[in-house]
Amino acid sequence: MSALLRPLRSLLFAEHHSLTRFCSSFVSRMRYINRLKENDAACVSALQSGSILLFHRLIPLLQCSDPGTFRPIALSYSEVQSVLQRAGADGSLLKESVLIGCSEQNQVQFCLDVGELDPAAVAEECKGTFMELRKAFFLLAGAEAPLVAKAQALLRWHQINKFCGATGQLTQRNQAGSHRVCSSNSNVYYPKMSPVVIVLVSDGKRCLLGRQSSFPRGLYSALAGFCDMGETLEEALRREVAEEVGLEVQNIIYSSSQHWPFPHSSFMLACHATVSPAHSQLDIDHLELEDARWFTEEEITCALQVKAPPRRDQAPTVWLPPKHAVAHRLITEWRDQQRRSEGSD
Ligand SMILES: NC(=O)C1=CN([C@@H]2O[C@H](COP(=O)(O)OP(=O)(O)OC[C@H]3O[C@@H](n4cnc5c(N)ncnc54)[C@H](OP(=O)(O)O)[C@@H]3O)[C@@H](O)[C@H]2O)C=CC1
Ligand SMILES: [Mg+2]
Repeated sequence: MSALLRPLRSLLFAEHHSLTRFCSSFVSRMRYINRLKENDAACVSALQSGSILLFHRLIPLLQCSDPGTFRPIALSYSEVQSVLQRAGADGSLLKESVLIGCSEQNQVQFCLDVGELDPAAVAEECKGTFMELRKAFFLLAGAEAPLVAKAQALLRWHQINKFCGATGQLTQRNQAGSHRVCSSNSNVYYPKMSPVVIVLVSDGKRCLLGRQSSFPRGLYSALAGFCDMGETLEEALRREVAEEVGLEVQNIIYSSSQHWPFPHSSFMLACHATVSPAHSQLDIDHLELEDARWFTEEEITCALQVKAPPRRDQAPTVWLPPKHAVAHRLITEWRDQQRRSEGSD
């Protein structure tokens, strides 16, 4: 190894080791990931000891873990190298890996799209299956659904941001894949999510759910809508409820947020809000919603027990978004609050 390289390599090792040594707490993990975004050499080194999730044209490679449950296959750098070699590709594709994050077990996670390879050969080699995210998302175990969704969103972002919107010139990514820079005017592009407000409106005794004609039969969900440029969360929420059902909400209370990959990366900002019972008459915009209804706590409890969508030959029983969707969380938070307040009456 040339005399020049030795100091650099030992410096990188020391930095990687010191960061790894401290990568035991949440703060250290966050700082370590941030450093990998800033330091290409450290990111290359982390890739060689990290785990890599494979995708084929944005479709994740999964394997069955328990009946009806799937998990992503996490491959090592050398395992991906041998998959690429057996599939007739050279290992240089590995440098296209994108940094996802660092697990609580301090495993740095990457994703790689092998879209130019034969998916059947890769799936067989890895003893897995490529499964569309729309289907896989609800079959993935808890924490792995957001991980796979984030990985797909990052890979998609790179695929549709190869050119600068201002100059038309190629953009170049950093090693981590956390940004792209225009090769001519140095404009920097970062992966984006579209903010969406989602709200469960209550009149004290009932909650309001709606459905679009594009929803599966019988599915009702909380009202949602994309934030317009310059809007606050509250302004977007008030506007969307007024537009969709003609109500003016009060008492907006933030609940939680969620990255939602369908159809593309929405950043769901979930809230509860109220209307007075005296002003709960719905005026539905049927260009936006096929239907919207007030549901009692009993009706919600029944609907939460419906585990499978009604078949075509069955009546369109009301069913609700599954646990992976933040709408489900809003609905169960409201139901639990109703029970507490009934219990205290
Ligand atoms: N995770 C969850 O629990 C739930 C998630 N959702 C998600 O929330 C999102 C929004 O819900 P939806 O009711 O459809 O939204 P809206 O009520 O805003 O209606 C959709 C309309 O918003 C416009 N639009 C589409 N994309 C964007 C964008 N990126 N920025 C600004 N406006 C946009 C389009 O209008 P135009 O055609 O006029 O441009 C589109 O027709 C959807 O992606 C849906 O999947 C919804 C319910 C539950
Ligand atoms: Mg909407």
